[in-house]
Amino acid sequence: MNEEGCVPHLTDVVKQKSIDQRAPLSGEPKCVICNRYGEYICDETNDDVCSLECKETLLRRIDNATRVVDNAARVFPATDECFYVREPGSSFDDAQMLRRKLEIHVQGQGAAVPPPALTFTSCGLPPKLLLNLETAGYDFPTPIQMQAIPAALSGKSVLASADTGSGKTASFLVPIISRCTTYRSEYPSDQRCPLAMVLAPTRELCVQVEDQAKMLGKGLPFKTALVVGGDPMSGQLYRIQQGVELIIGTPGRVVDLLAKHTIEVDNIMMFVLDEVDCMLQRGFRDQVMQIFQALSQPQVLLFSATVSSEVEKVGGSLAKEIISVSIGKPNKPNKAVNQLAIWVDAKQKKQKLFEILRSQNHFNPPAVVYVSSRVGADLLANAITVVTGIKALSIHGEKPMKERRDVMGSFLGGEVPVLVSTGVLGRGVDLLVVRQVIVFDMPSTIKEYIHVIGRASRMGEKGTAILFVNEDDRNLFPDLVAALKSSGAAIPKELINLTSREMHNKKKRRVGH
Ligand SMILES: Nc1ncnc2c1ncn2[C@@H]1O[C@H](COP(=O)(O)OP(=O)(O)OP(=O)(O)O)[C@@H](O)[C@H]1O
Repeated sequence: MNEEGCVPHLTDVVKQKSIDQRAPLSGEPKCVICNRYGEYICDETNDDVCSLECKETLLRRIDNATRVVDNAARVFPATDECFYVREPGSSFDDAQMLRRKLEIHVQGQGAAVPPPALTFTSCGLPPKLLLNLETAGYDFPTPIQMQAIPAALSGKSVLASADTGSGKTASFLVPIISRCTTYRSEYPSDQRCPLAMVLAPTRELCVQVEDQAKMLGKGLPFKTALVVGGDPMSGQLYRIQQGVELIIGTPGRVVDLLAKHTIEVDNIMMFVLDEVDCMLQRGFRDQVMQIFQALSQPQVLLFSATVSSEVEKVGGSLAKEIISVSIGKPNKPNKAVNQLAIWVDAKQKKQKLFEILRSQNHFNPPAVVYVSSRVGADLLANAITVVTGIKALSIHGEKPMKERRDVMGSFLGGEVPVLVSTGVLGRGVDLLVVRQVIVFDMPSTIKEYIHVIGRASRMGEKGTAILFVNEDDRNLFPDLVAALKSSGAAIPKELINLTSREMHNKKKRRVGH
C-alpha cells in the first residue's frame, strides 16, 4: 500500500499520459476513454482507465453529462491517490453515493438492484450500439439511463419515472436493442419472430420512438415495425411477417392486428409501456391488458414523468418482481421550464394570445399552443394566421396520418412558427426546437399539465410555459398553485384568493355541509 493508500495493479509508477500506456492483451481490461490497456480502476466511477489523463477526461465528461450541481468541495485530485484495486463491497457504497448525488431513488421487491452505470461503455453493450450512441451525441447517460439501463439489462422488470425530456426513451430502447442483438446472435436460425414491443398513447410518439430505435439500432440485426392507426394495416403486417425485432404501436391498432392475423408473439421477451400512467387509464387499459395477456410473461418496462400509486399497483401485477426507479421528486414540473401563469377571462384569451404573438419580448418561436378541443385547434390556428399574419397550423387526432406528418414536418422544419395542438402532442413527443409552450386551455389534470409544459424543455434546456388560467379551472387550483410554487413561479393574485376559497369549499363538501 503506498502512502496515498492505494495500490495500482502493478508496482510501477502510475502512468500520467494515455500515450504512455500499452495496448491491451486479449482478455485484459480496456480504458473506457481510449481503449488502451485499462491498467487502473477509477474510484469515482469504477471504470477501467489507462492513465491519469484519461481518468481526468472521464470525470470531466461525467460532470458535464450528469449536470450535478458543481460543489466547490468536489475536487477530483489529479494525483494517483484515487486509484485502487476494487475491494469487494466498495461498489455498493459507490453506488449509494452516486444515487444520493444524482437523486436516483430505487426500490426493489427483493430484486437486487444493479449499481448505476456512469458510462454507456460500462453497460456491456454491443460496440455498434455504443458507436450509434456516440454518433447521436449521447456522450454519457442521463441519471434515469444510468440506473434504468443496467436494471433492464439484468432482465428485471422496471417502473421508471423521471422529468419530461430527461432521456426515458433511450432508457428502454438501449436495453431492447442490446438484448435483441444478443438473442439473434445466440439463436441465428430464429430470425423472424418479434422479440420486443413498445406501446405508446399517440401515433406521433410511436413514430418518434421508432425513429430513435432505428437510429440506435443502425448496423445491428435490429428491425422495427410501426403499428399505428391511420396507416394501412396490410403494410404493417407484411413488415412483421418479413421479420422484425421490435413492434412499436398504439394499443388499438395492435389489438386489431393480433385479432385479425396470426403473429408469433411467444418470443416477445420485453414489453414497454411508454407514458404508462396514460396507458393504464380507462380507454387504453383494457387493450393494453389484452395485449399483455397474449404474451408469455415478458420482462415489463414502464416509463412516465408522472407515476401514481395506482400505476405502481397495476405495474406490480404485471411482473412478479419489479424495480422502481425515480429521479428527483416525482410528479413535479420540469424545473427547467419557467412557468408564467396569467389570469385571463375566457372571452379575453384570444386577444391575450394575439398580444403575446405580436410581442418581440414575449413570443419565442417556434411555439406550441395547447387547446382542449380539435375544433378549437383548427379555428384558433386560422384566427392566428388571419389576425396576426403569423402562419399557424393545427394538429389533432381527427387529422389523417399523412396530414399530421406534413404538419409536424413544416413545424419542426421551421416553415411554420406556431402549432396549435390538442393533447396529441402533450406527452413524450420530443419537440427539440421548441422552447415555448402557451397553454391556452388548462388540461383536465395537473399531470397532463406537467407533460404539456415539458415539451418546452429537453435535456435540461431552459424553456418557458405561459398558462392562461381563470375560474373555469377552479377544480385544479390547489394542484396548480403547488406546481407553480414547486418551480418558484409567480402566482396571480386571483388564483391565490380563489384557491383559498376553493380549499374552504372542498373542506365543507368533505364534511358534508
Ligand atoms: N444520454 C443522452 N445524452 C444526450 N441527449 C440525450 C440523451 N438521452 C436522450 N437525449 C435526448 O434528449 C431529448 C429528450 O429525450 P426523451 O424524449 O427520451 O425524453 P423523455 O424523458 O422521454 O421525455 P418525455 O417525458 O417528455 O417523454 C431527446 O432529444 C434525446 O435525443
